[in-house]
Parts: sequence; structure tokens; C-alpha cells
Amino acid sequence: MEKEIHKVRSIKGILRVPSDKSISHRSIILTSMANGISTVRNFLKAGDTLTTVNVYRKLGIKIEEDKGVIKVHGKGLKGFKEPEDVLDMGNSGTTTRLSLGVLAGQKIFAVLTGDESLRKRPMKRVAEPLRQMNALIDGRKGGELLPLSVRGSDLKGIKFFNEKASAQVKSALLIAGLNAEGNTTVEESYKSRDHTEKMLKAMGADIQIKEGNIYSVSVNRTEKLFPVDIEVPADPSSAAFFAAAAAIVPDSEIVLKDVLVNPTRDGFFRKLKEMGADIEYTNVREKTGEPVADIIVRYSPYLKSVKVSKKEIPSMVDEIPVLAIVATQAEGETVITGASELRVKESDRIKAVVENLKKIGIEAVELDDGMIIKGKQKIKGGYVDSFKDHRIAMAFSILGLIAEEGIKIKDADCAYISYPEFFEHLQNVVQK
Ligand SMILES: O=C(O)C1=C[C@@H](OP(=O)(O)O)[C@@H](O)[C@H](O)C1
Ligand SMILES: C=C(OP(=O)(O)O)C(=O)O
Repeated sequence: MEKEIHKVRSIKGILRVPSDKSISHRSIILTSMANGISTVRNFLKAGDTLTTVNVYRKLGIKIEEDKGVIKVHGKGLKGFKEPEDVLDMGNSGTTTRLSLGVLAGQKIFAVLTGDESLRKRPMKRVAEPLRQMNALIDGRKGGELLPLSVRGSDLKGIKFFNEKASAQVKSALLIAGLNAEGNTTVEESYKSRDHTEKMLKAMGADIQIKEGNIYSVSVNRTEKLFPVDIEVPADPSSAAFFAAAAAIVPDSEIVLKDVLVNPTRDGFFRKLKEMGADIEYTNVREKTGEPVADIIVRYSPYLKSVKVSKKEIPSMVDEIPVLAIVATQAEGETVITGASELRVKESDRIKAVVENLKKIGIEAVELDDGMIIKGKQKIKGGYVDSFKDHRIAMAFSILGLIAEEGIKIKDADCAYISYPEFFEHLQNVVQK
């Protein structure tokens, strides 16, 4: 489906964007390993997280909904049923990689596949360290690409340095570590999102965390996990699109309610502030162990360019496309480096952003590990491709709001992967 977004007068309103995707995935995957029933309030119902629900049902976990509350009937650390068919991971890297960690220590056999995009994404980053733990994983290109098979085995703990600062790799190893002999430790120079370790700790897992120059998280073999009650806050990665819109569309003001502001996730908002945006956290509070805030963003006529470097990427990894959109309106050149991970997301996001910008006449340069965006550009508009990547579709929709002739986006319906109500919400806050 194509979508055309036109120039608007302003953005105004109060919005609660959908719930956090990362926490929603974990609220099914981790609780399915508990002994007993966990509850999840405000679970994200979107393409990727519904994939997780389907997969865990096929693994024998009862997941039901009662008056808007999800109940997950956990069957213990090794309680999964052998699936009768291939497990379809759809478009979701998180479901795939975390599940490899789950399946490696079970007594069952499973085959995992996914859609055209997911079948191109690298899996050895998880398969390789899991093999060091004695996991039996095989697949295309020696275990790099889906379809992958996993035959559960007796695991042993390892120490692993998480070079790519990937939360999916860290999470897979910690989950496998629950069922592994001895200790499993993951270290990282740049701390990636920490929802897995936080949630596992709340469930009674034997987790130790050391903050410092090197962040380190360890888990010992765990006998059992307790069920938990989780309330999922709004997703900062989804809120980022509306924050960006309010910052670049004249005369705008938006209140984004209930947003997760965990420091491993809110790098985009900090960057926006550094660019000179009028942005404020109010009503900061805690919700099931995670910090949340209402974020107010107002139009900012004097945005300036910024540098984004490798150490800053993990806390804003999914927000780089929309940051590039904001950068087109800032004074000077924004330089983003250390972001080569963007090349292996749902699309090659470096290429997708730069190609689309150039296509509509905006100056941008593709770097091996990032991009340079020239600021203060007049946006005429035109036709761009989402490359069937939800973040690209939504980022270019935001640019459409200031485009003289509007922006038409190919395959924009992929927004449903993380934000099914995106275009409806956009409609509700624009002033024409
Ligand atoms: O753990 C998670 O929930 C995620 C981790 C990140 O991926 P990497 O682990 O590949 O950096 C992120 O891009 C993805 O959207 C969700
Ligand atoms: C990269 C993303 O997700 P995943 O890796 O789970 O497909 C994303 O949502 O931007």
C-alpha cells in the first residue's frame, strides 16, 4: 500500500503511542519460562510481537487474553513442547535471536524461518557463541542464515564479549545461561538495552550486574523463575517519530504520555535536546522497574547539527532514520558514524535513508558506517521506498509533513510491524 503525506500547518495534541516492542517480546518469552501465570498489561499488539505470541503458543505455552490483560502460563525453564512444524519468525529479529537462546537448552528439535527480510539477516552472532555453550544449531551458510535448526542439548556457561553491543545477542546468551552449567557472562563496552537482565532479576534469576567502563552481566544456572506482573510503557522508538514531527513542524506542541525513558533507550531524545529542541520530561516515575515520563516537545526553529558516534548508537539504534530526517532541518552538517549495525536491520537503513533523501533532492552522503546529512534544506517532496521497513516508512512520513508537494511512500503498510495505528495517530494530531 502506498501512502501520501502532505504538508501540514502544525502538530498538536496528547498521544500515548503503542507499548514498547522490546519489553513486550520479553514479557512473553521470559514469562513462558516461569513456573506459573504471569500477567502483562498494555502488551503491544503489532506484527512482531504477535509473531512472538504465535511462536510461543506453538511451543506449547498457553497465552490468553482476559479483559485486555495477557496471561502467560509459564511451564518452567525446560517446559517447551516440540513444535509440529517450522516456526515462522515473520519479520522479527528479536523473536528469532532470543528464541535461539531459549531453544538451545530444551529437550526438543525446532526449525526456524522468517520472511524475505529476516532470511537475509545475520544469525551467526548468536549461533556461534551458543555453539560455544554446546548448542546444536545448523542452517544456511553454516548457521548464518534462516532457516536454522536447533536440537536442544546440555549447555555450559561461557564468558562472551559483545562486540556489536547487540541486546539480542546478550539476551539470547543470558536466557541460554539460565539452563547452562556454571556461569554465563556477557560484557560490553557500550551498554545495550537492559530489559532482559532487569526482568530476569525481578523473576528471581541469579543475575549479577557490574556497571563501569565495561558493563558486565552474569547469570548462574537457575532452578526456577517466578511469574511476574508487567505493565508495558509506551515505546520510545515509536514516540521518536512524533517528537521529531513536533520539533520540525512550525507552531507544534505534543505531549507523549507514559514513554519508557530507560537510559539505554532514550538516546534519541537526549540528541534532540543537544540539537536545541524544546523538549522536556515531566511526571517522571517508575513502572514495573522501568523509568517512564511524559515528554513534551515543541517546535524548535533553531535546531543545530550534531555528531553521533559509535558509543551513542545503542541507545538510539532504531531512531537513526528519523534523526536523519530532523537533521535535514538543522543548521550545519550532521555526521553519524559507528552505525554499521544499521546495514543489517529489516533493510539496509543507511542505504535506504540516503537513497530516499537523494531521490527527493536532499543532499546526503552514504558512509560505510553511517551518513552525513546537510541541514536547512527545503523539502520539495516526491516518491520514496520504505524497502518494506517499518522505521523507514514512518521516518519519511514525518518528512512529508514539511514537504511542499508531499511525500508518497511505497509499501507504507509495513508500519504495522511495530506501530499499526501510526497513520491514524498522525491524522489525529495534524492541523491542516
Ligand atoms: O533486544 C531488542 O529488543 C532489540 C535490540 C536491537 O537490536 P540489536 O540487538 O541487533 O542491536 C534493536 O535494533 C531491536 O529493534 C530490538
Ligand atoms: C530492528 C528492529 O527489530 P528486530 O531486530 O526485532 O527485527 C526494529 O524494530 O527496528
